[in-house]
Amino acid sequence: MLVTLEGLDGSGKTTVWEALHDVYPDAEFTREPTNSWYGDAVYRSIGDEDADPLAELFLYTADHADHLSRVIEPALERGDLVVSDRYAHSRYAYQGATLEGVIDRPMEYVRGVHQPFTVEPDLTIYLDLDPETAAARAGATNKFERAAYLESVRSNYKRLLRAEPDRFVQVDASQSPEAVLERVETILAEAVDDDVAEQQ
Ligand SMILES: Nc1ncnc2c1ncn2[C@@H]1O[C@H](COP(=O)(O)OP(=O)(O)O)[C@@H](O)[C@H]1O
Ligand SMILES: Cc1cn([C@H]2C[C@H](O)[C@@H](COP(=O)(O)OP(=O)(O)O)O2)c(=O)[nH]c1=O
Repeated sequence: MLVTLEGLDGSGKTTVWEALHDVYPDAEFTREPTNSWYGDAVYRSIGDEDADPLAELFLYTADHADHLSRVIEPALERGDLVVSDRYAHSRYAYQGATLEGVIDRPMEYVRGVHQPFTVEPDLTIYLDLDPETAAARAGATNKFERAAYLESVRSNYKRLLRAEPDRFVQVDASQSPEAVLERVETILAEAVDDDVAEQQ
């Protein structure tokens, strides 16, 4: 079963992801950008103020393709629970925003690029937070962490949420870390139970 955590920079994804290691010690915990050389290339691009947004989309997407074949698909074939800190929806929301004005209907375009090869998550937990708080928590260290930009990324996430209400679940990330984790644990436990029931 594939579960992904999504949200703005600073929304608390990594905090939740780390806490879940103790709850699901046998799960495969992974993330995008990955720690492969494709991921290194992505981080190099993030640090480049002048990076071309379309070139950047394809760097992220190359990292995703490698992530799928090297980590995600083998783990799913073993029957593992996979928890990924960011996944394809980050591309739909973020590159959907960076490509605004560069190509028509950017979010649909980015989804279309992924559609033939990606593995859809069974559950996506979206940590919703206002951009000002998110940018303040994140420390605004890279070009994607500016509040105005994050506003359009957030509205893209909300569009995705409306389009996939069954598997895209929103959590209020302005709550305390303990309350956020409790909510995520409840949602995840229900999904895992449903998945086990479906297998039987
Ligand atoms: N619910 C929360 N309330 C307040 N601060 C939080 C909360 N969750 C995480 N933080 C803090 O905010 C910062 C960003 O959290 P992090 O988990 O790294 O976010 P992300 O992975 O989404 O960028 C960290 O300093 C973290 O300790
Ligand atoms: C995976 C992914 C990340 N990003 C951006 C979000 C972040 O600003 C940056 C690095 O991601 P990440 O290291 O997950 O940042 P954070 O922990 O602060 O959320 O890359 C995209 O724009 N598209 C993507 O597909």
